[in-house]
Amino acid sequence: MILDDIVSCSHRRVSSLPDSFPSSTHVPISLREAILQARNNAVIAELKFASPSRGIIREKQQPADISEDMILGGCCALSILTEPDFFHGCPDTIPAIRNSVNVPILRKDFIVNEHQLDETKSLGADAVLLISSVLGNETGHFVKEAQKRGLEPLLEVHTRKEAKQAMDSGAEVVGINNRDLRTFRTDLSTTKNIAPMLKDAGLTVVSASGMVWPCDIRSLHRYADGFLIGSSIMSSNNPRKRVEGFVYA
Ligand SMILES: O=C(O)c1ccccc1NCC(=O)[C@H](O)[C@H](O)COP(=O)(O)O
Repeated sequence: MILDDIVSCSHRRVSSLPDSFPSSTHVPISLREAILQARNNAVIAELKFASPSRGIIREKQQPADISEDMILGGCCALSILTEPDFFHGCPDTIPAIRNSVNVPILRKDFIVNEHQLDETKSLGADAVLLISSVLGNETGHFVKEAQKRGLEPLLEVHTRKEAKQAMDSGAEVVGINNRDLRTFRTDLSTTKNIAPMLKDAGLTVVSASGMVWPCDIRSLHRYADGFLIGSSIMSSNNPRKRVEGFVYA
């Protein structure tokens, strides 16, 4: 099972992290506010060079170039996949672009240990992904630990059961992953099925994964406040135009 391999690698990497991290001087920018204040569709554009489901998506290039394109296209936030072994990401990408962008940065990785939260804060991220199916019963604890460090958690769920737990976790932004992380199958109706209960609870909802064309966003307008999109943007010859297409869908 690839997800188990990814999680095992994450546990191994934790053991090679330094004992402490330099503190960041970055003043946090709220992901939730950026989503809710977006004038058009709130698109979170993801830097994602490879994935288990697609292999190589785009040859590696300077992250500053592609993130600038994404911002010119109108995204309200950036998601940076930092996992190296399966997604060809790198934590250093965050400090490399931090000072040249004025939108919130979400660190996307497989967080399994609180020490990774210290690392995330030190890198200059504003928000951090926490995955309900990875953290299980510890999800609420990790939400609080992220908040203690001044990191906004984006809590990812895929089932109604996980969504129920998310409602009690203290997280304000919940991502519904349309991709089943075990089978890689994507289905946009996952958002349609789960979003209403989260919205009724007053949470900010982000639909994530599997959106390929602007019509996909249009079909989810009434369900989600924000849309997290990686592969479609990263595989495009013109990422700026592709982001624009989603923002104005
Ligand atoms: O993308 C994968 O293949 C994947 C496999 C196993 C665990 C996580 C995976 N993706 C992480 C994500 O959440 C997506 O990168 C993100 O939602 C964007 O999805 P997409 O727009 O479909 O690239």
